[in-house]
Amino acid sequence: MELSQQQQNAVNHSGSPALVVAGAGSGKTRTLTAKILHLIETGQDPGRILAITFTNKAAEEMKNRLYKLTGMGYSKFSWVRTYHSACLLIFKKHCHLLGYGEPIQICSVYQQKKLVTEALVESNFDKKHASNFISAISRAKNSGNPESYFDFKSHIAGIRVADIFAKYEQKLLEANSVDFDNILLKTRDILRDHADIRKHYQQLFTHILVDEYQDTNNLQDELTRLLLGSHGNLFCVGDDWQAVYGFRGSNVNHFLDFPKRYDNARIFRLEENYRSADEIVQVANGLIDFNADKMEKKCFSKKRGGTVEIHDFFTDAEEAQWVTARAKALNAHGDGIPFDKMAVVYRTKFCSLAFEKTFRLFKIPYRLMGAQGFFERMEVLDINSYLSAAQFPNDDVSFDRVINTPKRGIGPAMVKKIGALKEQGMGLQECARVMVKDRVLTPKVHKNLSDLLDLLDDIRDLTPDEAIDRVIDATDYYGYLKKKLKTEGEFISKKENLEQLRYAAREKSDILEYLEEAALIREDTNDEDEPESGVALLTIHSAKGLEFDTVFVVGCEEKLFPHWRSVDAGAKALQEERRLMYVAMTRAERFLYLTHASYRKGQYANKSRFIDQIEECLP
Ligand SMILES: Nc1ncnc2c1ncn2[C@@H]1O[C@H](COP(=O)(O)OP(=O)(O)OP(=O)(O)O)[C@@H](O)[C@H]1O
Repeated sequence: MELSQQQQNAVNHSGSPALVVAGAGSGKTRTLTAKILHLIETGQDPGRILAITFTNKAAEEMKNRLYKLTGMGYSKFSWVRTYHSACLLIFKKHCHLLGYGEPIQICSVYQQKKLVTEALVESNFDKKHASNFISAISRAKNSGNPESYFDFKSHIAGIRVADIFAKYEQKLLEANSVDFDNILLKTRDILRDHADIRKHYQQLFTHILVDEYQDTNNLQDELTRLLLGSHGNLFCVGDDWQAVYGFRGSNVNHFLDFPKRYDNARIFRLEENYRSADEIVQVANGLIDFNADKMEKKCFSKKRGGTVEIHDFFTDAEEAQWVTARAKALNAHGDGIPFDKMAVVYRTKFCSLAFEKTFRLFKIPYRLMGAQGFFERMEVLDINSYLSAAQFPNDDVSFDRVINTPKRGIGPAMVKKIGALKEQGMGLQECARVMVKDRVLTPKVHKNLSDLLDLLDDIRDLTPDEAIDRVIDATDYYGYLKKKLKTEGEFISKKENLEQLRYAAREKSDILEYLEEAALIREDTNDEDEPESGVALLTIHSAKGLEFDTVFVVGCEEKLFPHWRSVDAGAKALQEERRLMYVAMTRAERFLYLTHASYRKGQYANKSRFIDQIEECLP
């Protein structure tokens, strides 16, 4: 693999912690892959290299690249994983120490919402606050120390967060379930409190590599420290100029303070941008210079001929029309830039609508990316709930979902009646089984409930794809969808999703493994749902890591970008917004257009301060 001198220097380094401060488009992935390859070539066992990627998809891609380069099978790279996936592996092995049994269930977003809602309702509070509590609890866990987090954020809407947290945790424990954040938190507890286990992993991992290091949160940082042996072989790669997840608890200071936090730390810089033309790189550098907190690097590109233009419009509709016309002109009836290599990026999702409309009107193909996560879709949740209820008798959330989906005459009142049988440690499903056994139900309900329970028993030991087929057939799920949905188009799209689900499920041989992956994929919400072809419409967060020939950064207005919440939150949040603009700009290889409108969503808007700053940097 061909490497630049800067990349090679980083790869060759050994003997102390290293931080690779890498600019946009500077080949982080190539450097990380080369590093693993170098370690293997110098005699290291690949199975003892812990390489942390930001998404599951990135881990798969990394393994694929390594397979092609070394000829070694995927299984040799068993510790190329995300933090969550690596921690789950560790946690499952030692979970009995914290009172969990086998198998552990991973609580889905849907289940999480249900449990928090229940916790609120049981305490006589309004369930409308559930989302706020979910975010606060997640932030608390990712801080590494929920209790002290609650000292600082003690109440939401007058309700004590710690009380709802405690109730929610109790519910998780009763279901032998961990939510996404607990995978990290509980693994941290095990490693922190059990010296023998900690030592085992410190000896197992000869090297720890972390990608996208600028986006780690406190808990992930602590885990890294706990897993790192005295050898100090830590190799972190990232770009603090692209740190854009502070809003959900990432802490760029781990990156900025690396030299202070690790003895003998070495810093390497990758400054050549292989993606964008230098005209784009220099303007982006100029913008980031307005940020006070950053590591210095001098990014450049040897490519020339880039375009950076700013355009203003009266309304968002005019803006969309202009973008449409320019995209069409650049495409030149297919002889110019392919639509696939163009992207419209925006700060918030609602901005896509005007573009969807005009693209449709002018028959420009487009793809809306990063929409709803695949595993959060209604039909996928329905089917997965059957599989989950079959595996986890105490998973009330899943059983509650399937008991009357599709409709089988068991409404909420009946479910309540079934639930009234509950005694300590008993799940809703077990109550239903008791009722069927005791024959205390009307004949129709008795039959329908017995059929459901039989179905759950039937699928328990099937492979995931067989189980999905069986559920769809036995419940006439497609018939149900047809009746429920308004249009044939909606039906077809949901049916296609289930076909895709079934196809993906074939890769797993048992349901537990399948459900585990479905839960972990939640990390990759940005990667899902990338349909066919056409101009990409996506948020800047979803665009991170991607590249396009032509990029339109639209909606560059005060309060929209920077977002009003960040404007209110102060300087740190504003710096993150500026980094977001930096990410948006550096997605472009050749053409970069920044646009703003004076009138959007029925309101007057002022040009973004970032546009003024970018104008200052233009030649
Ligand atoms: N040494 C090199 N020589 C030529 N091309 C390179 C080299 N290193 C990387 N590249 C190419 O540069 C492009 C950008 O690389 P990559 O996507 O890994 O960048 P990145 O650092 O992850 O960028 P970003 O953080 O902006 O998403 C890729 O097309 C890659 O193949």
